[in-house]
Amino acid sequence: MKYLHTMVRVRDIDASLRFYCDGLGLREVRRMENAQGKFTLVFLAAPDSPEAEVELTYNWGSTEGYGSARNFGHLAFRVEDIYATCQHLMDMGYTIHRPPRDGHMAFVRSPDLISIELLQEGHLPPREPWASMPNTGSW
Ligand SMILES: C[C@@H](O)C(=O)SC[C@H](NC(=O)CC[C@H](N)C(=O)O)C(=O)NCC(=O)O
Ligand code: NI
Repeated sequence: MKYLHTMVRVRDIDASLRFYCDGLGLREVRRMENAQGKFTLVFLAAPDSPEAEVELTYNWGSTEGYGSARNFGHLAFRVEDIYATCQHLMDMGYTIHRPPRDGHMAFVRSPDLISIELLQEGHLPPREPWASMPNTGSW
């Protein structure tokens, strides 16, 4: 099995691309328009993880309330310099809801209030040794 993407519904594609691309540094890797379903899908990926995508779903003209499912937490990204990343986002007008006081972790919200966790490179919890073992398919 392979992880492909996480889908989030968005109200405004341009506002979302400004946040995820100009703000966080993700890149658009593909886009699908569906006139029959009246929706657009835009797939984004971070340069260091090109196959782990964020799928933005825009329902044309939708006024549906998407609510706030408490079972969904956040999207997490590793950053090289958490202070520089947060400063860049603040310069763009975004609020850092949890500033990087410890230099390790910060949180910012997308235009659709999706929580984004920023983790400083070098401060991620260590992976279990077996996590890097090839999956022989025998278990
Ligand atoms: C391309 C693949 O990664 C998809 O996720 S398509 C799944 C499909 N999406 C839509 O129909 C988008 C418009 C729809 N109104 C919506 O908001 O989801 C789908 O089955 N979506 C249902 C879902 O719960 O994801
Ligand atoms: Ni999908």
